[in-house]
Order: sequence, then structure tokens, then C-alpha cells
Amino acid sequence: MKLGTPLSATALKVMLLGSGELGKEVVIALQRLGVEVIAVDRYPNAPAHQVAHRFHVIDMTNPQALRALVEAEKPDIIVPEIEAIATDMLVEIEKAGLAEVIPTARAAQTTMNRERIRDLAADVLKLPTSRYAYAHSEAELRTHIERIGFPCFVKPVMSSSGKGQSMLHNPADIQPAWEHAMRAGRVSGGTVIVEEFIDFEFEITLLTVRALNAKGEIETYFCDPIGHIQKQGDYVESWQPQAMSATALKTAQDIAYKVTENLGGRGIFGVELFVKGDKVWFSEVSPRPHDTGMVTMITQQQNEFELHARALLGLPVSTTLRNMGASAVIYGGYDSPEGLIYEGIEEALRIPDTDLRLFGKPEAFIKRRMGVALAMGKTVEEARERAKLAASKVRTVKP
Ligand SMILES: Nc1ncnc2c1ncn2[C@@H]1O[C@H](COP(=O)(O)OP(=O)(O)OP(=O)(O)O)[C@@H](O)[C@H]1O
Ligand SMILES: NCC(=O)N[C@@H]1O[C@H](COP(=O)([O-])[O-])[C@@H](O)[C@H]1O
Ligand SMILES: [Mg+2]
Repeated sequence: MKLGTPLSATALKVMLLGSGELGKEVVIALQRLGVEVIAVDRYPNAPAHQVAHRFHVIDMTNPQALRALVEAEKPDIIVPEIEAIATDMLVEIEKAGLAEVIPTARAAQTTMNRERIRDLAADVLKLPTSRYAYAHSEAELRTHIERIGFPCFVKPVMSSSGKGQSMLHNPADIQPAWEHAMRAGRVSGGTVIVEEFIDFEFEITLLTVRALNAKGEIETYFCDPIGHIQKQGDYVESWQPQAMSATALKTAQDIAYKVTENLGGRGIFGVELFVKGDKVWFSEVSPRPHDTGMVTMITQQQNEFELHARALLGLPVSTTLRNMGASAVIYGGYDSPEGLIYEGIEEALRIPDTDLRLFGKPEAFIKRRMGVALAMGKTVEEARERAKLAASKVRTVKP
């Protein structure tokens, strides 16, 4: 891939679809290599908008709006940053040769819908997963749960960051779970997945990179496993490396290899896995940087965003871990359409070997992720304590 000069006829142009905190770091990595970046989201002044060459605000789930923007901007490469995109149109765009989609349009299309990725993982690739079923009504959900049992999880087939997800303990939970899923489902559709509860010891994200090697062939590289804690389906803490048995690690890498190879293309993937002893279950995969992978901003020589940028440009990658580290999420704490003021930053950064990212989201919600604290440590435990302490020092204030 030829790199040129941004804002000139020789520019290599990348269009980011979704401009949150993850995209912001991808943009910074691409900017450093002199790539021209166009950031797109559904609202203005999104985090990645603030660091791109220019930005657009469109409804990315609207296929016509998406196509029109691609035809106007003529990017060489499209990088999906969220799931809620008109992915059928991405397939058309890729087929028409308008732009290359990272990692592939089919990967974006398959992973956007839990039904497609679960069928691929369990039925086609025969990977171990929780038992599951799809329901299109509350009555159907009830019938499936009789077989799957309690506890179980119900999730809209189109949702992320835990939105619309419930853990069910008894029959009285079914109706509220169905209603919660219907209210929060990202794109209307009315389908839920019910999953058996996996009583895992810990869960990991295995960042997996498909990038060109010295022979010009696609090779698969693995980062050290990232352990994390989720609350109500949303990540609150992550660390790297997560200790695990050699057998479990090998199984995890085999699973990640199979699913990413099937999805194809170049780029980073966040493969989510549940682990108990030597046993590993596939949960889901993001064909893009992963929120729990923000920890790599303080642990790896090349963080997950740099890895994505390099891989998509066809450049060499290294997944070397530099040191142990952890991340802890900073929530808005308030609903504030005017954004927030952040206090206590000095205190946070006085904690040894810590760093901070404030995403600059223009509007805050109580449970919106607004920043993340990062920390190194001699052990993972030390890093986790430091990251949590640093995050707790940051006080959000309504302007
Ligand atoms: N079958 C299950 N058994 C046990 N825990 C589960 C199961 N499904 C989900 N969870 C828990 O809920 C979390 C969120 O689930 P999942 O990853 O499917 O949701 P999501 O909305 O796609 O989240 P994100 O977009 O942040 O990855 C998991 O990381 C895990 O902690
Ligand atoms: N689990 C997926 C994930 O973390 N995605 C990240 O959150 C942003 C949306 O944030 P918002 O909901 O605050 O707008 C997305 O744009 C992406 O960066
Ligand atoms: Mg997940």
C-alpha cells in the first residue's frame, strides 16, 4: 500500500465508521503515518471527529446515506469502528470496488448479528460455545428456557456493551428480560438469543492480528491474553497478561485462529472467550480493536490501535508485551448534555506509573464511558490496584 501526503492527490484515505474512544486512537495511529482520515459518526464532535482531518455526521445504519458519503469521499479503505452499520451496503461497496473494508465486509456483516456469528462459530466451525437458541416472542423464549435452564442470559441479537442484556434466575425474570431486550435492541428486529450460563473462572479477550509477514502472506499473531471484569455486560476493568494454563492458552489460540481465519482480511480482532481450568468457550468476536484492549496502551510495544493501523496498511506488526498493566473505566456519573469537567487529574497521575485517557465525549450519561485510567505494575495485582485508584481520583462535575 502506497502512503502519500494527506490532503493532496497522493493521499491514502481511510474512512472510519464510528468515531468513539477506540476510533480516536486508531485515527491517531493513522495520522502518525500520514494517512488522511475521515471520521464518521451519528453525532458531531465524537472523540475521533476531534482528531481526524474532517468529519461527517450521518445515520450509518441508512444504506443510501452510507453509499452517498463513500461515493463523495472516495476513501481507499473503510474501517468499521462500531457494529451498528448498514453492513449489507458495505458488502455492496466492497463488491463494487469502491473501497476496501477492514477486515472484510463479510466480517462486519457476520459479527453485527449474534445469530450469524454464533451459527458460524458453533455450527460451521464447531467451536465450543454455551448452549443457545433464538426467540422471536416471549412465548418462544419461555419454551427455549425450559430446555436451557436457569441461570441463563437473554440478549438482543443486535446490541453491544451489554445493552438490553439480562441474566435470568427464575421464570419471573423472563417477561422483564424480553421487554428489556426489545427496548434496547440496536436495530429493530425483535429477535433475542438465550444462552446457557457458563460458570467460568475468568474471561479473556484474545487480541488476534492478521497482518502481512515478510513474505507478503497473511500471518496470524496473538497478543498476551487480557483478563477483564464486566458489570451488566459492560467492561469495568481489564489487565494483561491473564495467567492461564498452557493447554487453555493453546485452545484459546486455536479457537481465535479458526474464527479470524474464516472472517478473513487484515486487521485486529478481539476474540472473547470464557475459561475454566483447561476448558475454553467461544463467546463472541469483534473484527476491530476491543474496549478491554485499551490496556495495551500501557502494556504493549504496539498497542491494539497501532496494530490495527499497521495491519490494515499492510505493514509489519509486533505483539510483544512490554510490561504488565491494567485499565479501569471512568464513567460519566451524571447525565449532562453540556459534557463534564474533570477534577482530580493531578492526584490520579501522582500514582506511580499511571496514565489517563479522557475521550472528550460532548455529552455525558451516568453510565457512559468517558475515560479510562491505565497503570503499569510489577504484578498484575499492583497494576489493577493502581488503575482502580487512579480512576477513583477522577471526579466528574456537571458544568
Ligand atoms: N453465556 C454466558 N455465560 C456467562 N457469562 C456471560 C454469558 N454471556 C455473557 N456473559 C457475561 O456478559 C458479558 C457481556 O456479554 P457479551 O459480550 O455477549 O455482550 P456485548 O453486549 O456484546 O458486550 P460488548 O459489546 O461489550 O463485547 C460477558 O463478557 C460476560 O461477562
Ligand atoms: N463495546 C464496544 C465499545 O466499547 N465501543 C466503543 O464505544 C464507542 C461508543 O461509545 P458511546 O456508546 O459512549 O457512544 C464506540 O464508538 C467504540 O469506540
Ligand atoms: Mg462482549
